[in-house]
Amino acid sequence: MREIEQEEPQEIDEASAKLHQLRSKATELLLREEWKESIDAYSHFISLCQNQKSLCLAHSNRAEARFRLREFAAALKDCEEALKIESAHFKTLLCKGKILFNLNRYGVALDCFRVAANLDPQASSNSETLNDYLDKCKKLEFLSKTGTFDLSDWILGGFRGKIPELAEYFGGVEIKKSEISGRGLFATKNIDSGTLLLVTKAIAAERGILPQEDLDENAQLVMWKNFVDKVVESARKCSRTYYLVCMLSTGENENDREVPEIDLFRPEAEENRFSDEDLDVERILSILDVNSVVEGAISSKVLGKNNYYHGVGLWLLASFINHSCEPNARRLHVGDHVIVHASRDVKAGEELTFAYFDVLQPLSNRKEMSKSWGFSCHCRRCKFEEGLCHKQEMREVEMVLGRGLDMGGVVYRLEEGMKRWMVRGKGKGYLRASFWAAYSEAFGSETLMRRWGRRIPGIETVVDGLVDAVGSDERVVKVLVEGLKKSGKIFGNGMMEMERVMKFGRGIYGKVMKRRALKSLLQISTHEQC
Ligand SMILES: C[S@@+](CC[C@H](N)C(=O)[O-])C[C@H]1O[C@@H](n2cnc3c(N)ncnc32)[C@H](O)[C@@H]1O
Repeated sequence: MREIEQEEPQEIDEASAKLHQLRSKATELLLREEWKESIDAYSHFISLCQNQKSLCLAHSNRAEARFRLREFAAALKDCEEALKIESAHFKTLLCKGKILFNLNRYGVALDCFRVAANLDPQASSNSETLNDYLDKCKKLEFLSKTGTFDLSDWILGGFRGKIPELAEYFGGVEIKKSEISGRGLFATKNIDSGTLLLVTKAIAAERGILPQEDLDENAQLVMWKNFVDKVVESARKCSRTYYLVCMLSTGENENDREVPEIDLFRPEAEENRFSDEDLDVERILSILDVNSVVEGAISSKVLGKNNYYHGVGLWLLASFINHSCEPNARRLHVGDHVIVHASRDVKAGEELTFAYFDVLQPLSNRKEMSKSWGFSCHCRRCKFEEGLCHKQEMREVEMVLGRGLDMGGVVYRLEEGMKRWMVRGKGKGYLRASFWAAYSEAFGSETLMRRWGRRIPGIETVVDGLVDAVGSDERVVKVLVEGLKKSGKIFGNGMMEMERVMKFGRGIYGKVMKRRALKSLLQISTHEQC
């Protein structure tokens, strides 16, 4: 048997001096916040060190440096190593809690902070960081379970001050095969208009204020490039992120794609469910082409952002939401979060859909817009309108609309046409949405209303049917509010009307619980009785 080689005492001294030197250097680099260099030095130290206590501290410190570089997966591994050696290591527990908190895994983060606080109540009561994290974690964990936040105060404060705190939240939704295309998000229960469906945080987002003169291709390209870099960087650092990004559509062979379980997208999903794969940047680029969302889109304008504001981001679960020209959901962007709510009542099992582009447009315009998005729309409304668009009368209505003359006449012709074509129920809402420009102008003009008012349906009938078909829209509801104001119905005895307007308002703005805030968004003065 080979004898175990013994080190000479002098060698031991030299080795321990070298280790001591390495550790001091790593610590110094850590204190100087030179994270990358400190990680290298600790790695070197860890590869040589045999002393368990020193190893625990080295892993803990390397975790901290990795955390600062947002290399969360690697930082977590370091924490695990340190905790294997000393399960009650205060600093490591704090670091692990911070990492989990940043990964939006509030429940497990809270466990770490609680254990740390119990270990050394004296130290923790002096640790502002720990107490802050404990408080925030409790609040965010509650939010992620209940979705009980309210944007009202922020709105009433004129969008100044701190953005309301949000946590990832999944309402009654699941991913299933869609009849529209590939996979889609579906309601698992009946949902009222305005109900919160989803809150998710961006994998990456890039924003900028681009005044009109800067809105050239260059400025947009720079923004896009920065955004792509951020996504690639996140995917590189975290196999979970890359794995989930790869679940998204590239716009090709969508119907053959796997239908992932929704639980995979929950922040608390087990890490070992995500296999390591080599990064394919080309693939990420085609995924971003199809799934990245421009924040300046229709529904994001409402929250006090100025006209020069532009943003682009990638939100994983929200990327499963298909477009429909009869959408039933809307999104708002608050900070890095996207908030999705129902824009009309939704039945259990119904697919949840957004408008990727303005759907208050005739079929021909919508076809153009969907073409520019790279697909041809397969929604029910498009199929329905395809069946009517060959009718000569329908073409005439479109022609008059295009000339921009006599909008009351356009509405009248369309309404008469619908009677002859036997269009009923949602069909009426679809067509009224297609020719909304004419309705809006007619209802807004006293001259046109004098001429056509008796021959066309009232504004309330039109808006009710339209919202039922294509969801709430601020332009539509504002015309309704103006109409109700003119007719005096929003004052005095108009309780029913006000309730209806409030319901439509919730369909537009979602989690705005205070009536005063909703009214201010709808520009209804609070002096008007409700
Ligand atoms: C953000 S993804 C939506 C989720 C996608 N269906 C999936 O399986 O991952 C956008 C892509 O879905 C498809 N899509 C979305 N809405 C559609 C619609 N109304 N008609 C046809 N294809 C649609 C298009 O291929 C589009 O590029």
